[in-house]
Amino acid sequence: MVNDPQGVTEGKIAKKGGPDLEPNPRKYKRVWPVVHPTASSESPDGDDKVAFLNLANAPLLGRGNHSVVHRGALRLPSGIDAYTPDGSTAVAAKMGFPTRGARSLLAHEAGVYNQIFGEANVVGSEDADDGAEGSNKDSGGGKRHLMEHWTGVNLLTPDITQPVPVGAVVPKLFGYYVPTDEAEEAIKSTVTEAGQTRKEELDGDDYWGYSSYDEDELNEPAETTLSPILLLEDCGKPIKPHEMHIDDRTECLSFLVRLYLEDMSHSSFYPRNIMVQPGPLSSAPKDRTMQNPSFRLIDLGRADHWRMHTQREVERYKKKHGKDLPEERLEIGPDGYIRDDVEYTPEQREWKTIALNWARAKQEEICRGREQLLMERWG
Ligand SMILES: Nc1ncnc2c1ncn2[C@@H]1O[C@H](COP(=O)(O)OP(=O)(O)OP(=O)(O)O)[C@@H](O)[C@H]1O
Repeated sequence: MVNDPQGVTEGKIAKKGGPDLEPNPRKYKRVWPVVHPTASSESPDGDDKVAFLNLANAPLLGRGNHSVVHRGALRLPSGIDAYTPDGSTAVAAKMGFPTRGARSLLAHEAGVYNQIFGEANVVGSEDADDGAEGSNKDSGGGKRHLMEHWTGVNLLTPDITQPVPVGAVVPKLFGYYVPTDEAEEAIKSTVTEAGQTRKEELDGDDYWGYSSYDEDELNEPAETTLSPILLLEDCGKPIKPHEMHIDDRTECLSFLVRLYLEDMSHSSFYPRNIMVQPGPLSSAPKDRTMQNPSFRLIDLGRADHWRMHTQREVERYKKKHGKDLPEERLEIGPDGYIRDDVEYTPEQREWKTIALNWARAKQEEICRGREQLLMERWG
């Protein structure tokens, strides 16, 4: 349930309001993450499933080219209290402008966060990490380290030559919610997609098979007034690279490399999309300082994945040659590294080019990232 007296969920910046705003309840339903029925013994639709998001007088955290982000107060269903005076926790609520493109970008972004998060019920389950043959290693948190804080350092050579902290890269996902009128449709299609994804995944194929955004829709009016809501961890303010120590800038660059290791690219790596707040987050808020900053990379609306890249390339090939590109992948990975002293078929060469283009795009993004972070080129 969302309290939205100022119409923020329409994708607008809230007008100034007083302390006595009339409550305006709006009902939303969670689409992602999908919680498997066996994850909880509670009734599927009971009150124990209702969370409250208060957006009355919600401070504006920022505004992009496609969305507004407000800080809201989230109170979870009974039994799950935050250790705050009123039991609520501060979250970043991202809503798309009223254009189809903005809403598609938001949905795409939510899908990416969801893929990183994996399946909700696998957390802590006994067989989550057993590594058994056929176990669903991607869906139960294979990429979730990107949202988790780990202690220690990471060596990410050759792109980064010194060790970097191995904290979270992106904000935690608290959920992607749609207004209830559309909820049934959205949930139906998501369940189908999730079902397909799971099947394809088990077949070893197309894990990233959800639909992407469409550039042509960017300025068309949205189909619905209310925007879906993407609820994320509140990550602070954008960084200012010229005020930062080189170690901190290196840590921010490491986010790109961490994504690449999961076959993802960000495609929008700018200081305005890298947030900082006082840390460490393991301490109580009053004990956090900027001596221990906590960084996060936000805005995954244009994030890409190797599988999505190959799908697009296969479609492009079909358009150009009027036939399918056979699956002759030569055991190449996204780094495009295959032997050059072997005679390859034209189709195999095509696959090599696809992989090399992906690898080149990643390297170019790292170069641009260094420029954005005012770091010298080396290596
Ligand atoms: N999780 C968050 N925590 C704190 N602030 C955030 C968060 N997410 C977004 N913001 C703020 O909102 C601004 C806009 O968010 P974001 O960049 O995700 O929007 P966008 O419309 O997708 O961007 P773009 O213009 O790149 O398309 C950010 O620059 C940042 O200031």
